[in-house]
Amino acid sequence: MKAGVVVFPGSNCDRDVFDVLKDLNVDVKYIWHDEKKLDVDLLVLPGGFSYGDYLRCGAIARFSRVLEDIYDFSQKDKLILGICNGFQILTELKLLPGALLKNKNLKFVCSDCNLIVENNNTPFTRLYKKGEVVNFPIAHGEGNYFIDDEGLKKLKENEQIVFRYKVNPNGSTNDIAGIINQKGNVLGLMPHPERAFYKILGSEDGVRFFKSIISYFG
Ligand SMILES: NC(=O)CC[C@H](N)C(=O)O
Repeated sequence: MKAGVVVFPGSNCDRDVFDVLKDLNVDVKYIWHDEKKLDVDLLVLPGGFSYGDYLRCGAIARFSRVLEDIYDFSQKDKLILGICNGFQILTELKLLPGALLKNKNLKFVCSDCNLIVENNNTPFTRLYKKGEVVNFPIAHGEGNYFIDDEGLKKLKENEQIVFRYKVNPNGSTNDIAGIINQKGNVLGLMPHPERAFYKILGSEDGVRFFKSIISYFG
């Protein structure tokens, strides 16, 4: 399995996720936002403040050169993972439904966070138990996931809700913290599994997230 971590101007979790994949012996490289070659199996859109969060988080990154062929890529047997700012970019691209609004309290929230694994039947969560509570940190200003009633119905019917907050930190509809597309290969989540990887960080619950992906590719 080959992985690529996209680096946008303003990404700040690119190294964290790169290191985690490297530590798991994954063949991983950085992909600069201006490159176009997506010759990887797993494409990671990392957290951060791409293009300074101008306009809306992810609204400018969505037009970057590296993402020009992203729709074709998403149709293949490949995985796309958007963490935090990456999730925002995936909704801007409409690869995932809904939108990320400003947090309900209009403040940047930065804390530990308990999440419920709602769906373990995905390439990203297959090593968790359904209903298990895991701890990943959150750090965002625009993590308030919004989707209309019809969209929410579809998410539920298709089992696209992958993570829910135990205690809602930002006003997200239905406590949603992470969703997957209908095809089951594009996942976006606001919490950071890559920051729950080493004991010294206070949680190692993110290890199985990345090991799930590796095991998916066999
Ligand atoms: N950690 C992140 O990726 C933050 C995302 C975005 N800049 C926000 O504040 O919502």
